[in-house]
Amino acid sequence: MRIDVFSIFPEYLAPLKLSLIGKAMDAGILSVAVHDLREFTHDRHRTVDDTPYGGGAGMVMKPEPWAEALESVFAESTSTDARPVLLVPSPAGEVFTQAMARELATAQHLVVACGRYEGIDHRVSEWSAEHADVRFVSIGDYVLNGGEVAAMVMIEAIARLIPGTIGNPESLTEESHEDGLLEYPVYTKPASWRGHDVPEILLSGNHGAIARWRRDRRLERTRAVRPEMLEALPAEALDKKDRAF
Ligand SMILES: N#Cc1c(-c2ccc3ccn(Cc4cccnc4)c3c2)n[nH]c1N
Repeated sequence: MRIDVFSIFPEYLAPLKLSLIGKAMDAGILSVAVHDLREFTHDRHRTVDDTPYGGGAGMVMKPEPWAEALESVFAESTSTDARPVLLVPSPAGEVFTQAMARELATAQHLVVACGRYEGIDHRVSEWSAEHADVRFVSIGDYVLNGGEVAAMVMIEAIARLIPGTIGNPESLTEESHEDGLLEYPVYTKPASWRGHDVPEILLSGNHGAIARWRRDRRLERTRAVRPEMLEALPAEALDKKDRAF
């Protein structure tokens, strides 16, 4: 997978080179390029914003720098490849979910447009739709100052699902949101710590009982913290014992 990110603060995306994403890049599983939008301006002040038509507070990002920036990478998605996916972080976007991360992890080329100010001139997304599949995406119901943090969140959630990125693919199963339930609590050595003991069952070696205990904890946690997730599960996903929670 190739990911191109555009921002007026490219240094914001520097942490992507760390940890698993960095390893995936080194292994050639993933390429992530971060571009400075101001490289696509031509005036002395490298202007990327202007006042909003219709009035109102704040500034809006000009369309031309974005169009020149995006077409510089759209063109590299050769005609034989699938169309690139343009992700536009926005408070008005569809909420980003694990299901969306799984879907986007199958894309060949992701382009992320990190806006600032009051957003990007809407015509940029209209123009982009001729060249890419455009998705406005929000990472949650709160307001940020720009799209960079959202880009980091989405890239990490997507990249970790690309085969070969996570060392042990098994660690992707039974994660929160992966199968509709929250994950079970985890423990490690020492077995007794500051008066708090690891649940006996986890020391028993009885893998069937441990699996049941973990399932029960996932149901209990989901019921307590995110009951709506349980309601959304298909009937066949819960057996009779599960319904006791
Ligand atoms: N994803 C996501 C987001 C954003 C977000 C994303 C991109 C931009 C570009 C500018 N702003 C500031 C801004 C503030 C208010 C109105 N319009 C724009 C952004 C906020 N806020 N909250 C999220 N979950």
